[in-house]
Amino acid sequence: MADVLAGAGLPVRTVRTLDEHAAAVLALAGPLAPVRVRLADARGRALAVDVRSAVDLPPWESSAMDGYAVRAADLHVGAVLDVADDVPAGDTRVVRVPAGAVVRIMTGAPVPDGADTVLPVELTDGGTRRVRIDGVVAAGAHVRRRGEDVGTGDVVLRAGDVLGPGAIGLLAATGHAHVEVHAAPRVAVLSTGSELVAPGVPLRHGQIHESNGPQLAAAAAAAGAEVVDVRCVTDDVDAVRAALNDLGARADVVVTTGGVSVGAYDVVRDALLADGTGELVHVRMQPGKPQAVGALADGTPVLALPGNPVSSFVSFEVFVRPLLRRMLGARDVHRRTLSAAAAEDLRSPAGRRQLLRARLDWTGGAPVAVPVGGPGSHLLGALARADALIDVPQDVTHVAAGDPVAVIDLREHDA
Ligand SMILES: Nc1nc2c(c(=O)[nH]1)N[C@H]1C(S)=C(S)[C@@H](COP(=O)(O)OP(=O)(O)OC[C@H]3O[C@@H](n4cnc5c(N)ncnc54)[C@H](O)[C@@H]3O)O[C@H]1N2
Ligand code: MOO
Repeated sequence: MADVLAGAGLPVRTVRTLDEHAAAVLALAGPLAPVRVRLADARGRALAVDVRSAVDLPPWESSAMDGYAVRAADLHVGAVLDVADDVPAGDTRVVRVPAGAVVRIMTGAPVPDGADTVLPVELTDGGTRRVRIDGVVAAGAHVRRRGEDVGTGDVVLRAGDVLGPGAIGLLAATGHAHVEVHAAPRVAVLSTGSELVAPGVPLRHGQIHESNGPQLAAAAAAAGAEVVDVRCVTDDVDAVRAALNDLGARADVVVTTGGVSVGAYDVVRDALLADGTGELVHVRMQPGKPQAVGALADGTPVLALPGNPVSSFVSFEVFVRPLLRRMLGARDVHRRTLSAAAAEDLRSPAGRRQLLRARLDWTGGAPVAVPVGGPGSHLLGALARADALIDVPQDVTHVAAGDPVAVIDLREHDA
C-alpha cells in the first residue's frame, strides 16, 4: 500500500495490516539445516524427518502385575499349585511353565512360555514353593502383548513435531539415542536507548532499567531459539551499526528494540536505512505500530521492534516468534487461538487491530478473558499476569462484556 505517513521530512513507511506484516516477516527465512543431536539435547527441537520405531513395544509378552504366570485352565479357587520358577524383571532366560504349575513373576518381567494369564499376588496366599489360589481372573488378564503399543517400523513421530517430554520418552523407548532435528535459530537481541541502564544499577533522573533485552531473550529461548547475545547500546547510529554487524555474524536473526519511530534519535531506523536494506513499516495494530525490517550484509535478517515494553512483547509474539518457529522447523508456527467471553466492555481504536493483554479465567468451565494492565504500551506492571492476548479486529471499536472474543493463548503447549 502506498505510504500515507511520509511528510515533515520523515522517511517513507509501508502501511500494512498485522497479517500482511506477519507474512512478510515469515518469508524472511525457512527451516534451518538438519543436525543430529543426542536425545538429551533434543527437547524443544523439531524433528527434521519422520521417526520409526526400532522395536516392538512391548518387545515381548510382559506381565502387568506382580503375581503368578499361569494357564487360565488351571485357575480354580482353592487349588494349590507348584511354583516352578521365579521371574523378576530383567530376567533374560526363556522360561516355560510346566503343566499344572505356576511361575512367580514381577511386573515388567517376560511371561513364560505356556502361560497365558497373570494372577495378581493379592488373589493368592503369596507362596513361593506352592501357592493357593484364592480368586481367579479372566483368561489373558494382565498380560501385555508384544507390539500392542507400537510395532517395529511404525512411524511414531513426524517431521515438524516439536519434542516435548512425552516425545523424548517415546524416542528412548523405541530405541533412538540420537535424532535428526533442525538447528535451533541463533538469536541476538540488541536494545537501544541512551536512557537505559542495566537492572541493578541505581537510576538517575531520566534513566530506566533495560527490560526489553531480558524479556525478548526469555521469549526467544521459550520459542526454542538459542540466544547468543543480549546487548544494549546508546542512541548512536554508528554504535548501532557496529553492534548489528557484530551480532549478525554470530546469529541467524537479530532482534532490536527501540528507535524505530519518528523521533529525532530513532537510530535503529536510521541505521537500517543507511545500510540500504531497511524497510520502515506502519502496522495497523496497537500496540506495535512502528516496525522495521532489514538485512545485514551477510543476509541475516534484522527485526526492529518498537521500544515500549508491551509493544516489544506483543510484536515478538505476532512477528518474531512465528519466524523463529519456522526456522526451528516446527510444523505449526502459530500459537493456539480460542474463543472466550470478554469479562468487561472493551474499547478499541478504529482502524487498528488491538491485542490486549489478558488472563484466562477457567473457573466457570468456559474461558473468560479478563483484561490485565490496560492498553498503554508502557504498562509493564501486569505483564507477568497475562497468559493471553485478546485479538480485537481492526474494524471493531467496541466489545460488550460477555461477547465472544478471539484470544491468542500464550501458554506453551509442546510439553
Ligand atoms: N510523534 C510520534 N511519537 C510516537 C509515535 C508516533 O506515531 N508519533 N509512536 C509511538 C508508539 S506507538 C511507539 S510504540 C513508540 C515506539 O518508539 P520507538 O520504537 O522509537 O521506541 P523508543 O522511542 O526508543 O522507546 C519508546 C519507549 O520505550 C522505552 N524503552 C525503549 N527501550 C526499552 C528497553 N530496552 N527497556 C525498557 N524500556 C524501553 C523508552 O524509554 C520509551 O519510553 O513511539 C511512540 N512515539
Ligand atoms: O504501537 Mo505503540 O506500540 O502503540 O505503543
